[in-house]
Amino acid sequence: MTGRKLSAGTRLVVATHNKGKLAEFRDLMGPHGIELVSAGELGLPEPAEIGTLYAENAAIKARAATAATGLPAVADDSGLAIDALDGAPGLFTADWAGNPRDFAAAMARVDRELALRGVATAGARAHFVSALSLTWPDGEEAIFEGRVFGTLAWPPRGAQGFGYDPMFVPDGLALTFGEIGPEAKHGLPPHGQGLSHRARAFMRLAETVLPPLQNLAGKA
Ligand SMILES: O=c1nc[nH]c2c1ncn2[C@H]1C[C@H](O)[C@@H](COP(=O)(O)OP(=O)(O)OP(=O)(O)O)O1
Ligand SMILES: [Mg+2]
Repeated sequence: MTGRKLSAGTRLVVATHNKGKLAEFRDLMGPHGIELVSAGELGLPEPAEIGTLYAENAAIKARAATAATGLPAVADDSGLAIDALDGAPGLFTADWAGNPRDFAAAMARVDRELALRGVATAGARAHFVSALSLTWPDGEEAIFEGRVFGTLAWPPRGAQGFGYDPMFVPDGLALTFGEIGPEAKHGLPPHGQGLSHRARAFMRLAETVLPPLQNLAGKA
């Protein structure tokens, strides 16, 4: 594993065109003093996500951003795996929302596909996966993964978050990711141990490559 760290003040490209993800990256990384600029803001093209693993697709996105900018980059590739659908939509989670993205339609497709199999959507087991790839201009790379298990809600509930958040209830809570808001969805220490797939992957990345949290006044 790399011993390399990102230092405070480093410019890091967030290789995503998803505004919801970008907002989460700003929440997660901001307190570590990293300066973030997104691939969307830089007008970088979206590479084809042709990998067969989340980790491969994350690396494809991060490498493309580093190659285009000469800066270190981080990318997330993520998805929702539903047990009764044999892990679908999985790597195709974004594709189910079509182009332009329509997540109400994507969630309705989940409900339809489960109905075809005679499975109730409410209570169906599912999990989110996030793979984060970090790439440096000299070709060094690192990968971090996180997941969160839970059940589906139907109909969707809550207007916070993005994507399939309104239909996912993490184990241990009664509310959807769309209802609990970003802070609770991250569930970071000191109030939690990391809740969302992305926050859990981020915590692994942070402990490996980020400078420690800058102490806030009044907190030790
Ligand atoms: O926390 C989440 N809460 C709700 N839905 C989520 C989450 N995390 C991933 N998802 C869903 C929506 C997303 O569209 C797809 C991932 O697809 P994925 O290709 O990784 O992202 P994307 O195409 O939206 O943006 P980009 O590739 O530019 O980073 O899974
Ligand atoms: Mg994508």
